[in-house]
Amino acid sequence: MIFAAADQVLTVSQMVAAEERLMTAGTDVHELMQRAGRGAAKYVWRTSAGARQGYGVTVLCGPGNNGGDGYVIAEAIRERGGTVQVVAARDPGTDAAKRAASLYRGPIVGAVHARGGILVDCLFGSGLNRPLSDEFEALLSGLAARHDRAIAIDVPSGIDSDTGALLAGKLPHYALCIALGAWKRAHFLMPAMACWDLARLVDIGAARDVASAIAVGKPVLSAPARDAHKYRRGLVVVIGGAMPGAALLASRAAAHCGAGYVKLVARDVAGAPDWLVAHETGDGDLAAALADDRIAALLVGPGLGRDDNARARLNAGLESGRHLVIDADGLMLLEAPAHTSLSGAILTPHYGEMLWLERHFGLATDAAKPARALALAEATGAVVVAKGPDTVIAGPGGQLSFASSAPSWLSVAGTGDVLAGLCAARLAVTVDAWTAANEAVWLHAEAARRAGPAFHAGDLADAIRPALESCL
Ligand SMILES: NC(=O)C1=CN([C@@H]2O[C@H](COP(=O)(O)OP(=O)(O)OC[C@H]3O[C@@H](n4cnc5c(N)ncnc54)[C@H](O)[C@@H]3O)[C@@H](O)[C@H]2O)[C@@H](O)CC1
Ligand SMILES: Nc1ncnc2c1ncn2[C@@H]1O[C@H](COP(=O)(O)OP(=O)(O)O)[C@@H](O)[C@H]1O
Ligand SMILES: [K+]
Repeated sequence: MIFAAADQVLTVSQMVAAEERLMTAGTDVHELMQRAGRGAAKYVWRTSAGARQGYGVTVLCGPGNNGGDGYVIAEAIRERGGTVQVVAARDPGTDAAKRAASLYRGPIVGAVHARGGILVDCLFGSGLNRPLSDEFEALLSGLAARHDRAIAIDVPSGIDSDTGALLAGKLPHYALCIALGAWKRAHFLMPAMACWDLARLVDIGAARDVASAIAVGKPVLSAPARDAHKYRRGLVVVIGGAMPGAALLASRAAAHCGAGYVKLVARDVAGAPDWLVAHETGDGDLAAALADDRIAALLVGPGLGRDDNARARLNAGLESGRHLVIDADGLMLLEAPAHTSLSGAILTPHYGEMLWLERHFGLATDAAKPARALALAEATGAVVVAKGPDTVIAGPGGQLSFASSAPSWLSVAGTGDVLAGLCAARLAVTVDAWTAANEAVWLHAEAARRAGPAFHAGDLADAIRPALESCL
């Protein structure tokens, strides 16, 4: 997959390496800080209409290079004629921060006197490596309370940039978080990503790191080929089970997402809509139904149940040798060592299913979400879509991608079934689990954006079509 530097999601050590490469190529740290700070200042300036009427910007500067960025931002706002002041939590400690501070020609005030429109938080950035002291936490929250809005530079001060974990008891809420140089993992992970409303990226010229994770990007899709027919476009078979509604919903999503043919094989197909080809199958004749060579992808799990019949239907799917999407109840029936070679499959666990799978595959549950998703992908051989407000996609070869924040209206029953149907349709079309999972996650979030507030899962399935249209 080809991706641009702006799509990369870096760990702190990858960011440091990227900065070192820029410096080796001749850009010194002072220049990088100027690019970062001045880029961020543009966003601060736009956000701070009040600063131009004397209701100013306060920049809280810490001792490291994040604090250095703060002096650059403050000076850029001052040069534009804005009202700005700096609160120095500590004296600048790095050479670059000292130089940036020496170039700032505006006022430095004590924290108790600082109040105004915008607080720019440059206390700590990606260098924060231990919990914030009570003193710093009180300083930050006191200042935030005396300003209308807060903006975080790079990351809020009190966030672990690699894991998104909080390193403070309580953090202010930020209107904006401005990532510098590249996205960090915390920009896509809970609880960090709940700390701000909007996130923006400032480019400082960091090149693409091929080993890095990526942000899930908008897919580029095309209409079916001139000579397309329904089988060539992809036949998706959805294996139904005890609860027909979930499998129907997944089928509807698959039908709206580019598959040429969606077939539901279930024990009770009465009530299937007329656009759906439904076949009544007991456990005995399921294997025969799955022997059709034209099947491009199979979905098993939504509404499957967890009894012996469900297990038999899952096993028929597994034994068919087809490209598989396993969701919901299907995941709850997986176990090691029987299911450790699911190469080419997509697993779509939510938080509870993830925990269950980890227990059954003997995996640790105390790491950050990306590491957990990677471990499950490695243990099963499948692509893992670890769902939630911070969806992470991991591949068995170590591939990792992070979904941008999706509408929280998705937290309603049945949206997981819709995602499973999307995965199956994209798998049938692309025949590549990694590509399919990424496309499906993007389309799911876009459908949610288009569905507006308070949708139900059926509305979401219907919003897939306009979401897909936007990618043509
Ligand atoms: N290195 C570069 O080339 C660039 C770095 N940039 C900025 O630099 C930031 C990273 O700078 P630094 O690595 O200096 O890190 P920070 O500015 O985040 O601060 C780290 C400093 O604080 C100390 N520290 C860590 N946790 C602490 C705690 N809980 N209490 C008290 N002190 C603590 C560390 O020992 C270190 O001295 C980025 O977030 C970004 O804002 C940008 O200017 C772009 C260029
Ligand atoms: N707060 C949230 N913000 C964004 N997306 C969410 C949120 N809560 C859930 N989702 C998404 O909604 C879907 C819910 O799936 P799942 O939990 O399997 O639901 P169900 O089993 O009811 O279909 C997942 O794709 C998940 O990522
Ligand atoms: K910060």
